[in-house]
Amino acid sequence: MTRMTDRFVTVEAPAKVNLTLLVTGKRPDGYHLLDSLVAFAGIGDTVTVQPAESLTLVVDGPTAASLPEGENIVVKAARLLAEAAGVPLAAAIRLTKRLPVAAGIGGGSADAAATLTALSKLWGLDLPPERLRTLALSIGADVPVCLAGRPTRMEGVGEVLTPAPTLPPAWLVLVNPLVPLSTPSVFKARTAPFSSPDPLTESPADAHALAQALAARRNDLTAPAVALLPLVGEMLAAIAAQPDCLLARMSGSGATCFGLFADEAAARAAAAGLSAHQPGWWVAPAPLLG
Ligand SMILES: C[C@@](CO)(OP(=O)(O)O)[C@H](O)COP(=O)(O)OP(=O)(O)OC[C@H]1O[C@@H](n2ccc(N)nc2=O)[C@H](O)[C@@H]1O
Ligand SMILES: Nc1ncnc2c1ncn2[C@@H]1O[C@H](COP(=O)(O)OP(=O)(O)O)[C@@H](O)[C@H]1O
Repeated sequence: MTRMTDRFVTVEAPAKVNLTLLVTGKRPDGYHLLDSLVAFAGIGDTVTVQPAESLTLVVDGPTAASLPEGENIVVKAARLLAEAAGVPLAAAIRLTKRLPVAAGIGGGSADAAATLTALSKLWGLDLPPERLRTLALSIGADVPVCLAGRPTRMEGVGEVLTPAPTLPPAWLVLVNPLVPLSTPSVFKARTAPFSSPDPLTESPADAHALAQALAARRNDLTAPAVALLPLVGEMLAAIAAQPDCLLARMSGSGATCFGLFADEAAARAAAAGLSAHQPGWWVAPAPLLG
């Protein structure tokens, strides 16, 4: 969602959720080929930009303190966009972080995509969509799908995007143990044979049908993630044990896992149950964005 006033452009950066993630091969450079159904949840970070003489970034929000030192991906996105468009690198950016960092829900990628959208508006740019997608890919593999911002089949390492069938109304509960899990280590730890591509081809009629369709596919990174961080297995069991949970699964390379629920009441009850069980976990109920 984008809002614009005279001086501000605000763009939401929703959490990316890999509803399925099949590892289908490996490129000569070591990157793995994926076939993933990517959707978005109604919770995320927020990027606001306004005119300024130079580039500044202020970061606030509940998870801001867990960002590491070094260049924020939002600044990288701004710099690359200004270079590509041949405009001065000038804007005041505010990033409000709510998503855990390095958590498999693409917080950084969503922030980068939201920055590209917000600054394109602020600077009055009209880059062709293909140019913007290429720029997004040069920032990170998940940035193009976050730029798309709707349910998408993602192949290659993130560069091949096809709109996914419409998803039915459903709710997610995202759960993160607030322990980071390194993406390269998870890919390195996988030992299973490659999977065959297996996209979702039809729109599931309701949340139950969606759960069934997802259950027939997997997240191939779950086993290596559990081997590296057994807590992921405990989270999946705790989520699956919640009343009315239709499916429990890990997103991306973890450690965030999600439960799928038919409606808001079931999701909120499960979130309350999980928070009571483990007060130290980050637990967020949110609608699945169709
Ligand atoms: C696994 C996914 C699925 O959406 O999401 P996250 O768990 O990061 O959210 C992405 O493919 C994450 O892609 P990307 O954002 O590029 O991951 P990075 O952290 O930059 O990748 C770090 C390292 O992981 C390995 N890697 C990453 C992606 C990929 N398709 N194959 C790989 O082998 C490579 O060793 C790479 O150098
Ligand atoms: N704005 C940002 N939000 C999150 N991470 C960022 C940001 N800027 C830079 N990073 C770096 O990007 C890495 C990946 O973060 P993130 O996108 O949250 O994880 P994931 O790719 O597992 O979903 C982090 O470890 C952090 O070092």
